[in-house]
Amino acid sequence: MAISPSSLKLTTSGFLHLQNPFHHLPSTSQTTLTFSTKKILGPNPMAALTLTRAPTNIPTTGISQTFTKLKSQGQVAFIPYITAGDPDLSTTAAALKVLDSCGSDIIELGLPYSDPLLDGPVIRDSATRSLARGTNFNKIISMLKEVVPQLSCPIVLFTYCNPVIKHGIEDFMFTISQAGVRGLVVPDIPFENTQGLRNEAAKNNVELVLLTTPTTPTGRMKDIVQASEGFVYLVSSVGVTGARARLNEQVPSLLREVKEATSKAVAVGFGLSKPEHVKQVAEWGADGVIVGSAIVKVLGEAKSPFEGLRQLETLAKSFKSALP
Ligand SMILES: O=P(O)(O)OC[C@@H](O)[C@@H](O)c1c[nH]c2ccccc12
Repeated sequence: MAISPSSLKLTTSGFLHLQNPFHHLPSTSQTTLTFSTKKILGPNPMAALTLTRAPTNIPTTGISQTFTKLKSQGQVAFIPYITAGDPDLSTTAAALKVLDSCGSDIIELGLPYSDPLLDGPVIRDSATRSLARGTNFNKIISMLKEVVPQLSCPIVLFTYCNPVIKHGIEDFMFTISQAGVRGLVVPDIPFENTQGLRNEAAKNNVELVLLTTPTTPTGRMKDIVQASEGFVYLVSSVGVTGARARLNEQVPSLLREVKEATSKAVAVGFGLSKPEHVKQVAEWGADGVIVGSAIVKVLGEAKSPFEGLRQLETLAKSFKSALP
């Protein structure tokens, strides 16, 4: 996300602290899984889940490879976002398998963060629940090492920049790569500060996805799409993440402008919350659609993890079936 360096100031802890780059913008709130519903055995309802998709144990393809394959088939990528550890990490592991079995083409997995400036209330609350359960980077990495070999779609990890700085860019990038992560999104790092990340990402076969927004100046947008790996993340609307009732009417022209600047895949996110939204954005020419808050809500706010997974399956299928 193109954020001016002036909005950055070093905190006493020496980490980058970012004033909300959107403060000047109107904030807007904003597989085939067979559940054996007959009987849920024991304390872990996940044990009752039977996935009809056999573990693939094949290395997932990369992010840009995934788009190349989809493009050759005339398909648009369905990219759900979920927060790791919400409502808990074993449910996240099951959710990744559900999303994969429902035909997700790429999954964005968010690292919960205490100060998610760019997120609306749904993802903000999701991160709070996850952190309250004791979710941390090492537990997420252990979960991914178990689950990724069972998935056929690649994982893009999503984090704010402080956790990357805290771990050290080299260590962070090596660790996520070893866990099978194929892409990374760090939305609050200014484009000027991405070179170090991009170098380490390239060394570790991770594709660093950069974001452009409706307010990014054309020249800067061109630099961003030039440098972005995997795909270009076109943020569809101003403000923070969160389901919108209506799509931003600027999206068709924003898409045209970005696609004139690059032949790379362009995926659109922010506010997409209904199947008709993703259908419309695909018809406007997006190569991928990203849905976060609407999915995070059903998974994290359900009355039980089992119920959350059931609703997740239904919702994911409705988005996937709306796409070509
Ligand atoms: O939640 P939404 O409105 O569907 O938007 C996708 C978004 O969740 C995901 O890509 C994301 C989560 N947190 C972010 C912060 C900045 C940019 C993007 C994101």
